[in-house]
Amino acid sequence: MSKTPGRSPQRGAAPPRPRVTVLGAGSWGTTFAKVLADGGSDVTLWARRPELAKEIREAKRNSDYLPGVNLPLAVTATSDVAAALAGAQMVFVSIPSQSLRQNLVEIKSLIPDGVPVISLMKGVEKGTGLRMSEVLEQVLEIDRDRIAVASGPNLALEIAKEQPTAAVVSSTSIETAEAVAKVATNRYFRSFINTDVIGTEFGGVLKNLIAVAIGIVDGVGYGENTKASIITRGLVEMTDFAVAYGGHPETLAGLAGLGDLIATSGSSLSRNNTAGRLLGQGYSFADVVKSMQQTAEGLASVAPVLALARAKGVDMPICRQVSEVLAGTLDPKDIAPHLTTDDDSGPQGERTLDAKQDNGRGAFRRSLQRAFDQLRNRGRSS
Ligand SMILES: NC(=O)C1=CN([C@@H]2O[C@H](COP(=O)(O)OP(=O)(O)OC[C@H]3O[C@@H](n4cnc5c(N)ncnc54)[C@H](O)[C@@H]3O)[C@@H](O)[C@H]2O)C=CC1
Ligand SMILES: O=C(CO)COP(=O)(O)O
Repeated sequence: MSKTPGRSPQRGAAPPRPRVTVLGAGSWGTTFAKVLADGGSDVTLWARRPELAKEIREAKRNSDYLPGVNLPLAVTATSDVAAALAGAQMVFVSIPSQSLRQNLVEIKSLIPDGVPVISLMKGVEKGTGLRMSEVLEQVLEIDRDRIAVASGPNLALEIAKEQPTAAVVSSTSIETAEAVAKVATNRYFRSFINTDVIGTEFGGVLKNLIAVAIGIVDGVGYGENTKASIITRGLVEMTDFAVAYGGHPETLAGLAGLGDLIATSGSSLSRNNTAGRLLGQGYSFADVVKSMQQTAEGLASVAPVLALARAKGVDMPICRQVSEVLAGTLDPKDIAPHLTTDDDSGPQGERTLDAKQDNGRGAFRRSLQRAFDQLRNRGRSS
């Protein structure tokens, strides 16, 4: 809204606009910058390439990643990371997971003291198996309560076109989650909150692997029954895995789990789904990687996820088959018969939660724990 010259400030004048920074001007970083600007913030995007920063700054466009989308005036961009971070009240990070650590090492000293740092990424680090919030905590050496993650059914191009959707912002500190959700909300994007960082983050990582599996099925030419079976059993794998690492099963039934699984598995906009489809059509992993213009996190996450699963004794037959297709040791058209198990021990019960770990009582106990954590966190701010 423009100010009327000469008038004194009126009572009830709008509060000052938060000044936030987004690191990474790919499809998600740029879209999230728009979400934040449309929610009332002044946003600076950091782009690696000066010519992209110039296009965003001057033409309010990012034609490589978001063709046809006009960015709000409140979004600007620079390729100078120090300038991008100066004065930021919140820092959102949206670069490919495997390059996060290197980037953080370079910018660690530039992040303003005490501000929240939010991961928008959906991958785990190869070699360490760390979630992105863990890499942030480890490299930046900041309090975990300053870190948040945002995840949900969030295909960038749909959101850039202002099609309504929702996400969940998660932090071990409910105050941080609330503060971030407040700026990451506008008329077409609604952020919910929770304190289950593990479940929220793993939901985003694991749905990518299932989306690759669905893409493979699409590429082979199988139909809806196969896809529904993989989505349903895939959600069980995702939940078993996340719970084994301390996540809450309810989170996996929410936006960051089932919600994102549905969006990513069903959309040709998904890069993971696209990569899977090419594999299903018979292209090699190397060819697929060469042809991808954007980041398909699932391809890099599959090995660390399977290593983490082995460490906790979690069986992930669908993810395992994805890795075999990537390695060229499984014919894509053989993915379906192995949906639940690859042994010959006879029919299995259809288990939709990990009975070994849950036994019906675990979920209840965890929701009590969560309510307690939230009360305790609220208590801290009062
Ligand atoms: N695109 C989407 O719909 C969504 C993506 N995400 C997540 O956001 C993260 C970023 O993905 P996108 O923006 O979609 O990827 P993208 O491929 O569209 O863009 C990646 C950006 O990172 C930059 N980049 C590449 N290598 C880099 C490096 N070594 N150092 C610094 N910057 C580098 C690229 O220049 C580009 O600007 C991923 O973890 C993805 O899973 C999450 C939700 C939605
Ligand atoms: O995370 C996403 C949607 O929520 C984007 O999925 P892709 O990375 O597969 O495009």
